[in-house]
Amino acid sequence: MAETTINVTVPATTANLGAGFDCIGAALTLYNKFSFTKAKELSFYVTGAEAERVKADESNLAYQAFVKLYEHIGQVPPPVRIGIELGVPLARGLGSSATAIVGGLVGANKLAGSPVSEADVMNLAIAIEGHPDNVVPALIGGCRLAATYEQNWAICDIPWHESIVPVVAIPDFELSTAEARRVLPTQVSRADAIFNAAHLGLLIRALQTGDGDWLKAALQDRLHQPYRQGLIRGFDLVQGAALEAGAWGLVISGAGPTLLALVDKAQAAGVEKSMAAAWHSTGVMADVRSLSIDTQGAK
Ligand SMILES: Nc1ncnc2c1ncn2[C@@H]1O[C@H](COP(=O)(O)OP(=O)(O)OP(=O)(O)O)[C@@H](O)[C@H]1O
Ligand SMILES: N[C@@H](CCO)C(=O)O
Repeated sequence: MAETTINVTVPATTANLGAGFDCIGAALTLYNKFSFTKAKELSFYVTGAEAERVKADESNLAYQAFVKLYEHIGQVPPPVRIGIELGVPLARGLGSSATAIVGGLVGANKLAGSPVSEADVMNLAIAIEGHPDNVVPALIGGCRLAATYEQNWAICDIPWHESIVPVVAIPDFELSTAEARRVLPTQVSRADAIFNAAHLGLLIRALQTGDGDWLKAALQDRLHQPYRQGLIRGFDLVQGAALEAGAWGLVISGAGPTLLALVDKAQAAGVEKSMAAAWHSTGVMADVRSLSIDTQGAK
């Protein structure tokens, strides 16, 4: 009998975009690929940079998500051979864990004959990750805002103006999301809450219109970045370099340490160069790239 292999490609994501802590994220044109083939026993074949760091046993996050989908439909998960081709660097704030969760859920659903709706796959993904801002755009693409509504999620798309280029600077050191969440306060002042509400509203309009003055003001945050900057060696220098080279603003991508500059197309090449040079001057090698917004999500 012919082997059936399910292939799932999942985009990287950049969460928060400054003021949208834990609620907004955008899919980027950088991908992890997962394959699932029924087999006699569980096995893994992982390729790409840092492949040896991905767990190749039952604790693998893509496999755990795969199992969760089968538990959800009340079936025993079949043994599978899981192939993982890494294009998204691990623990850098580009949603690598979200790709694994979405890849495992979508792969399992397809292998089981698609019994679970996309909305329920999304709910499972959010429950596993704990917040929606990476898994939602990883699953359906685009820039997305997620808000709870009673027991459900209201998900809306945020139009992204074509003139805005996301430039990511990915350093050669890691920062786990768990560590970057540990430094956050559990309570914030009313002034900071108002600041972020206003800036998130402005950010959404600025992304939609491409208004540079609004973007400059909008890319500020008081809920997470002030506490996390100290965990990212060279933050001030790279931010200064990006702004000087003409970026509208710079934020921490997800939980970091990748830094994301939003830039007009005409300035992108110069901003890339300046960010790489600034990090290099502190002894950090950074992979700096201009990307685009992925509009398809997992496929
Ligand atoms: N392709 C993969 N397959 C299996 N597990 C993965 C894969 N990619 C990431 N992981 C798991 O996710 C962990 C990284 O998750 P973490 O939330 O710390 O970072 P991130 O998702 O890259 O960043 P952020 O959530 O800030 O965007 C890895 O250490 C690994 O356990
Ligand atoms: N919103 C999350 C994204 C990382 O998973 C955070 O900043 O901690």
